[in-house]
Amino acid sequence: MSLAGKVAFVTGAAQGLGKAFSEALLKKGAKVEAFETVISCFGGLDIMVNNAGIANEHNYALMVNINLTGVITGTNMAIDLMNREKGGRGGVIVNIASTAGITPEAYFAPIYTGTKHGVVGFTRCWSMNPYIAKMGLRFACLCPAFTDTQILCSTITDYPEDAQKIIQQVGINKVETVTEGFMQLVEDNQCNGAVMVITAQNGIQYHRKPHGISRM
Ligand SMILES: NC(=O)C1=CN([C@@H]2O[C@H](COP(=O)(O)OP(=O)(O)OC[C@H]3O[C@@H](n4cnc5c(N)ncnc54)[C@H](O)[C@@H]3O)[C@@H](O)[C@H]2O)C=CC1
Ligand SMILES: CC/C=C\C[C@H](O)[C@H](O)/C=C/C=C/C=C\C=C\C(=O)C/C=C\CCC(=O)O
Repeated sequence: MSLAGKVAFVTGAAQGLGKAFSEALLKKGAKVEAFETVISCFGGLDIMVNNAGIANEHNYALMVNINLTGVITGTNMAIDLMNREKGGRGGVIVNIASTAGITPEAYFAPIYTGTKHGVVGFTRCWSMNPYIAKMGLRFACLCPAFTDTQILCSTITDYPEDAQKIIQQVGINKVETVTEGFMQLVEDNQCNGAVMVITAQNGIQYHRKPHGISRM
């Protein structure tokens, strides 16, 4: 996908990964906008990034609301705006999960892990829907491991021994590497259903789809 003139919306873009994703999209000529203005100012939406997330095992209702319900709500709103059959222009929806959405290594954070598994399953399920081709939509999921942003600092503060033990084994991603992977998902029109895993040890990789009936 050429990004020149495309309209993007990134949730949680004030800092961290969301900010880096927005800057990378802007650099390639996309317009990154607030939801209220995407239709009135730009006539539509091409790229939706459900990025906002928190790590707070103590307030699990809030975390489920932001990490999972927020992604579902953002996806539903984006589908309505982007659906070609309803006057939209089609496009891509990228949901930000985590390696915690694939494997349960962050054992001290079962609820966070549950929300991110939900994001991976939700995104994969949409990507398997045979009707999305007519809607002009594709779906992808980004699963970084520990990355150098505020959410990681607060995790280390909350779980100093447990988090440090795992981080010492697996390392910390750079925001730039995660942004590079994110841009691949946005720009590669062939990658519907991609679940990209990014780790400090192995860099950018794709997670295989679990076995099932193959439709796509
Ligand atoms: N940094 C890391 O180690 C990893 C982060 N992630 C995920 O990446 C996403 C971005 O996180 P980071 O940039 O790393 O952390 P961050 O803490 O720097 O940024 C989180 C962003 O989400 C926003 N946010 C939180 N609650 C919100 C709400 N109710 N409404 C709107 N925005 C809200 C914050 O304002 C902030 O801009 C999250 O979904 C996180 O779970 C995934 C894997 C690794
Ligand atoms: C944990 C909850 C709090 C905050 C957010 C986190 O920073 C982030 O979302 C959580 C990431 C959790 C990562 C857990 C494990 C990471 C594992 C690896 O990086 C493993 C890398 C390579 C494995 C080598 C191999 O077996 O092939």
